[in-house]
Amino acid sequence: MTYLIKGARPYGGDAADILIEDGRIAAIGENLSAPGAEVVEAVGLIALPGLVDLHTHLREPGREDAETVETGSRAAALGGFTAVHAMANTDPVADTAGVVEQVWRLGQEAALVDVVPVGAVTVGLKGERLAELGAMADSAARVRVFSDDGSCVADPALMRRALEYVKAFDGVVAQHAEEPRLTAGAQMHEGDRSARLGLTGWPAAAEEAIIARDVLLAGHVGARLHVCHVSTAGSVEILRWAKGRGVQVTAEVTPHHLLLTDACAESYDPVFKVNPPLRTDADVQALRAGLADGTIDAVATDHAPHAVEDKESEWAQARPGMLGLEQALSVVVETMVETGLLDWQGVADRMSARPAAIGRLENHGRPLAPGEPANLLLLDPAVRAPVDPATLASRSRNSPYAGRELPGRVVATFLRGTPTVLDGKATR
Ligand SMILES: NC(=O)N[C@@H](CC(=O)O)C(=O)O
Ligand SMILES: [Zn+2]
Ligand SMILES: [Zn+2]
Repeated sequence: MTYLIKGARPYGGDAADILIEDGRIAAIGENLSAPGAEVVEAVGLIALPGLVDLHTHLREPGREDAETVETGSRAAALGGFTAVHAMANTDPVADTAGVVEQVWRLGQEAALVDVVPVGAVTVGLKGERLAELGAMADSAARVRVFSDDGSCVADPALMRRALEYVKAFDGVVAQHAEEPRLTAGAQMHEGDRSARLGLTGWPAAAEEAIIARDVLLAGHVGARLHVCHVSTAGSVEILRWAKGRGVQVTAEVTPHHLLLTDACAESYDPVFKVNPPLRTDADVQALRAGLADGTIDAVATDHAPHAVEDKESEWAQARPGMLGLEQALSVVVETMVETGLLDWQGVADRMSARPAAIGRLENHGRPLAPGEPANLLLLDPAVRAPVDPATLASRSRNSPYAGRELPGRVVATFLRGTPTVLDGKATR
């Protein structure tokens, strides 16, 4: 199929037409014509490279009642993503070549985004012995990102060995930075509010201590470290220091940590319960600044669907985690673009190019240019609408943005030249 996108603004710049042929961008320019091409009217829409998520929970295998590879892929496409990394904390855990290949195949069958499996670092996420990292890297899924996300690789000797091991195939260990001995029973950010609300706190130091330890280890062994869902101002400082020393460390921040604070916990609504917890306004400002100056490399959703019975209970009983894929770009527009902290090139860098580079995805995160794979999205920046969880494509409903007005709407997404979203609706 040939598509001619008329009048879009690549990276928010001057209007241009984009011709898509044979899965690639064939031309970008004024007044392009292509007889027989399907025309997509895009006047006023911003064209960006397809987004890449380093951190998605798809829940298959094991909790298909909360999300499947297909429903999560649809949510991702609707959010403008063309590739997502599927976290390993499934049941069974993605700690063997067999499981990662299964997830990878399910993603190919759904054909809405490229689903890139993350492999577990340790067997069963137990933090005791290394999983078959090499076999997962060599599998059809070609795993490059390894993470025990949900749990921290807390044992420093094991973490060191994992870092050494993944060097052999240019892999990266993505750490869920949480010193478990400092977070026993933790429910929210530790501070004045947790004391007042009577909820056990998760101190910032529990995150920062692991990041400090791990950047030292990564520097020592010369391996690549990625830090998941950075949430505190102190973490940004440590990352800045480590990068200044030449450590190969990258980091991500979630949309919710860019927008929401621990004030949300005042409602006792467990939709706001998440790991790491929502932090203070000062942390939010530091995260935005860190993302703007590149200390934080990427936005990653940590899309964490949960079934109603796991979420709609007392705060202490509820599972941590919130949906993210469908609103990620809107939250970044609100917190980073409308505040003047990032321009559209910056959004493309933090949500597409850099996450693709961290995951070593060769055909994603590429610029909008002739000859490149046609992975792109069209965004209407003028729309402002309240989020209605009932309309989400995710199988779960735990959106922290319910009822909140957010800017921007993804109108179309193309994966290798095939539309996965048109007129704001999934094509399959
Ligand atoms: N973020 C969360 O609160 N939960 C995630 C796990 C994780 O990202 O740590 C989940 O799998 O539900
Ligand atoms: Zn995590
Ligand atoms: Zn996660």
